[in-house]
Amino acid sequence: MSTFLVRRLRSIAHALRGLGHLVRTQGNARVHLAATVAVCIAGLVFGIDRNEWLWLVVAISLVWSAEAFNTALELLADAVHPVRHPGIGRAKDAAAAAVLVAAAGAAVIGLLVFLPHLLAGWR
Ligand SMILES: Nc1ncnc2c1ncn2[C@@H]1O[C@H](COP(=O)(O)OP(=O)(O)OP(=O)(O)O)[C@@H](O)[C@H]1O
Repeated sequence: MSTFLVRRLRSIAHALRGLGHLVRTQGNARVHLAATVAVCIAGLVFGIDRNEWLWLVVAISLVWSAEAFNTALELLADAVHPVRHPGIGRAKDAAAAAVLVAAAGAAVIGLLVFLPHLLAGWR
C-alpha cells in the first residue's frame, strides 16, 4: 500500500479514536448518539424520501461536529491552562453555545421532517 494511503488510513483511525473518546467521556455525545439512532430508526419507519434524509444527515453531522469542536476546545483549554480563568470560561461558554445552536437547528429540522409524517399517520 502506498505511503499516502497508509497516512490517510492512520488519520481516519485517529479521528475514529476521537469519536470513541467523545462517546465514552461526554454525556452530551451519548445523548447525540441516542438521538442519531432514534432519528435513523424513525426515518426508516416513516419511509422518508431522499431530500428528507439529506436534511437529517446535515443536522446530525452539524451537531456531532459542534460537539467534537466543543470537547476539543475544553480539553485543550484545561491542558494548557489548568487554573480557572474568566477568559477560558467565556471561551467554553461560546463553544457550548455552538452545540446549543446546532442542536436547536437539528430539532427544528427534525420537526419539519417528521411532523408531516406524524400528522399524515393520524389522519
Ligand atoms: N477553567 C475555567 N475557568 C473559568 N471558568 C470555567 C473553567 N472551566 C469551566 N468553566 C465554566 O464552567 C462551565 C462548565 O464547564 P465544564 O468544563 O464543566 O463544561 P461542561 O458543563 O462539562 O460542558 P459540556 O457539557 O459541553 O462538556 C463553562 O462553560 C465555564 O462557564
